[in-house]
Amino acid sequence: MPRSLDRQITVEKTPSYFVTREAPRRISYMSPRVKLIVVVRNPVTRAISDYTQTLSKKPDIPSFSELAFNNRTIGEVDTSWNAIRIGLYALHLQPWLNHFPISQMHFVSGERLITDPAGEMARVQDFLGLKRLVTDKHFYFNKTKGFPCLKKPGGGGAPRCLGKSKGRTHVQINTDDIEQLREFYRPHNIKFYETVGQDFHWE
Ligand SMILES: Nc1ncnc2c1ncn2[C@@H]1O[C@H](COP(=O)(O)OS(=O)(=O)O)[C@@H](OP(=O)(O)O)[C@H]1O
Repeated sequence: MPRSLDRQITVEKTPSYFVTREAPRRISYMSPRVKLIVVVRNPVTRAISDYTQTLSKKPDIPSFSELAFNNRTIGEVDTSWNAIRIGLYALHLQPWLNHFPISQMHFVSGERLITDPAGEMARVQDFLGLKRLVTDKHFYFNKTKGFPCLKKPGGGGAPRCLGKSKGRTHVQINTDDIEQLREFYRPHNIKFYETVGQDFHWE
């Protein structure tokens, strides 16, 4: 990590930290006071997005259903498949809580990041102890992309939008499979809401 000067903060992001076993211990060793931000979204949508991304690189993989279920008839979900396992947020959170108080962690809603980016960014800035400099003035909704884009400060220059690989059309999954996965994640989601003290409404 680069050093921060006084009045600066250094931010680093790696999606896999949250689900990497040794990450909490190693990060707390580096700095026990570090603030941690995790972006989470409905684990069912997350799994479908994950599968869609893999499929775009490896078109020959088995179907979503084949990978998601050990036994689809009885709704037995394959928790060893990463796309499913990553969405077990309560499980991944536990090792972090052995090293950091929950007050040092902040959870961003991936859904609200799209529908209310300024509100979500306000919470992030408050958590980091920053003045609310990024506000609704800095975002506009790009209908074609289906995402907000960031306007350059002062209004000059092209806005910054997410790249082409974001917002891929998700693979169509049958409604029974989605319902089975919703059922499967429900108790895990509830445990997660209770632990972080925030309801993400992923029902
Ligand atoms: N800033 C921001 N706001 C809202 N949503 C976002 C953002 N950045 C990434 N995404 C969505 O997260 C999904 C995975 O994106 P990535 O490809 O960046 O993830 S990863 O780097 O592979 O971990 C992928 O979701 P889907 O598009 O639904 O598949 C991205 O669109």
